[in-house]
Amino acid sequence: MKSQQQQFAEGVLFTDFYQLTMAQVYHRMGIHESKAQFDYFFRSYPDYGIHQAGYCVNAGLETFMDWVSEAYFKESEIDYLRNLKDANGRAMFTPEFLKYLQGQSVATGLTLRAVPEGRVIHPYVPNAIVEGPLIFAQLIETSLLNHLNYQTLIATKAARIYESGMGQAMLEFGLRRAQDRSGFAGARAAIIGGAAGTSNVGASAVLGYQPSGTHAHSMIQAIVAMGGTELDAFEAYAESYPDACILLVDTYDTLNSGIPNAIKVFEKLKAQGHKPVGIRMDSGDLAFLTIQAALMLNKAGFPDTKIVLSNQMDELVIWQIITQIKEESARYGLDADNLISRLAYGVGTRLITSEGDPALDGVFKLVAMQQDNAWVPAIKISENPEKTLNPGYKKIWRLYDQSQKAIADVLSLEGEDLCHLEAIHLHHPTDQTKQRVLNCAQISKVEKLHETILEDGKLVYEFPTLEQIRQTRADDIQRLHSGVRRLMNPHNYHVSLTDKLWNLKEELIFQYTNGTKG
Ligand SMILES: Nc1ncnc2c1ncn2[C@@H]1O[C@H](COP(=O)(O)OP(=O)(O)OP(=O)(O)O)[C@@H](O)[C@H]1O
Ligand SMILES: O=P(O)(O)OC[C@H]1O[C@H](OP(=O)(O)OP(=O)(O)O)[C@H](O)[C@@H]1O
Ligand SMILES: O=C(O)c1cccnc1
Repeated sequence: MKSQQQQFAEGVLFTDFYQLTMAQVYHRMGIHESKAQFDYFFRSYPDYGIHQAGYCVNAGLETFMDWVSEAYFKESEIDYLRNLKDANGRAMFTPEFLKYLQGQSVATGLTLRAVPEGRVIHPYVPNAIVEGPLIFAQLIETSLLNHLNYQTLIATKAARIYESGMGQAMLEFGLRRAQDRSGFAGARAAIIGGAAGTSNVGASAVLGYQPSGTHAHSMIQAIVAMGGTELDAFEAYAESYPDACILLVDTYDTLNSGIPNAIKVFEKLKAQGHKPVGIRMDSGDLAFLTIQAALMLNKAGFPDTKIVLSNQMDELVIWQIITQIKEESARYGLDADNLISRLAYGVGTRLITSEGDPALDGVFKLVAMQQDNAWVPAIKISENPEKTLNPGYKKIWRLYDQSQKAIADVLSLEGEDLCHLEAIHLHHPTDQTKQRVLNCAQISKVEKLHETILEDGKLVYEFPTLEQIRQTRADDIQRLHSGVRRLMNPHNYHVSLTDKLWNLKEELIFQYTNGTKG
């Protein structure tokens, strides 16, 4: 059972106050059940300074839907709202409005179409489209943005870090440095993005993963302080976990004490018929130390043990370490590829906090209202053309070239079917001078990106398992051109509007800027 505080913090009140005050205005005007349509999209890839992402990995949908399924206005929440007063002591919310809300789910009447988790996504492409009663579409905004922005941000960072490790295991170690309770969502998103597991035990339990980990310096320090030695500490750990033994070798002196002691313990384990898993190094020049560790482990007859690296890792540090290993291995008679395949990475702070860019700029914008059973496109115009909305009821497509790589995401009007066109005329979303025509011969596949998740308030989607989501992510990244996929200065992936959508947008901009509307 949730405590009252937990219920308030995580239930239907997990929102911004203005959603509720606007909801009351809609109710008062009698337009609260008018049908509205909102797009969720982000405007720019996370920018980590000199290395901006070239794609994002979508995540957070199932967690958001978990919230939706429990978010309804219970007695206690209605009581809380009833007691809110303005500066003059006047109730903020009327009894009529609260009576309307009482017992209602935020999903009432809503239809949600969204890009599945794990899929690669790009700026300006509506990742989710919410359609239904204005009041409820508005009320879910904050929670949707909170869940999808954060998890997409972390899944994206995780994908980059995993990619930089060239397929070797990357473990999420960030709970201690996560922003308070974001640790669970961060661990989930990291796994979607490529982490093989997490040290976060609660998240592992919920997600059905084996928790991952080694041990801390404190275990050795404690045993040494009580009169033992580093070797005693290693032996005690190995006796407890003979088949899951990874020893942290950098507490005192990695090369002269940690690794020699680990080897002694590994020899004992081997003699007992066990297979030691490896060592972890958490300080120093990790490329140099990896080579030295491999030389020592190989010589002692442990050429397969893993070498786990940690300490403020991110995609650039991993890339740099691998580059150095590639350059230096031959000099020591080591095969660089073999050595790289022995590595694993424990990544904490810079993954769970998305170091370099702390938030995805995802937004939730009204794009259409229904009048007399027809959708009327809505637009918001900005002096900055990139902030002018793509109006109306839309469909979202991805085009693939003859090498099966994704070449463009396309926003069309709802009635358009891109599968059966001879040629597709594409417009840059804001720059009139940038247009191109793709003909059938250039396109191997046209794919719709949205699945229907909610229909008239009912869940109609079967959520994939995390393993399936991870496979989706791997397949989608594989289908990116390497220029889009690279860590630094990636190619700009094309997001385009069809002719019809472009014309509608132009027409609306004309009407609103010439005063015939608005
Ligand atoms: N060969 C390498 N190339 C690039 N970066 C590296 C290499 N080896 C380690 N690093 C990274 O450099 C940073 C080193 O930071 P720092 O000097 O604080 O670590 P340290 O030497 O281990 O210190 P401490 O003992 O305080 O942990 C870390 O982010 C680490 O991951
Ligand atoms: O560097 P991060 O990417 O955040 O990875 C997690 C870090 O957390 C631990 O250090 P900490 O000093 O917290 O504990 P320890 O005493 O176990 O080293 C661990 O040893 C890593 O260095
Ligand atoms: O298990 C580990 O090695 C671990 C877990 C959390 C943080 N740092 C390391």
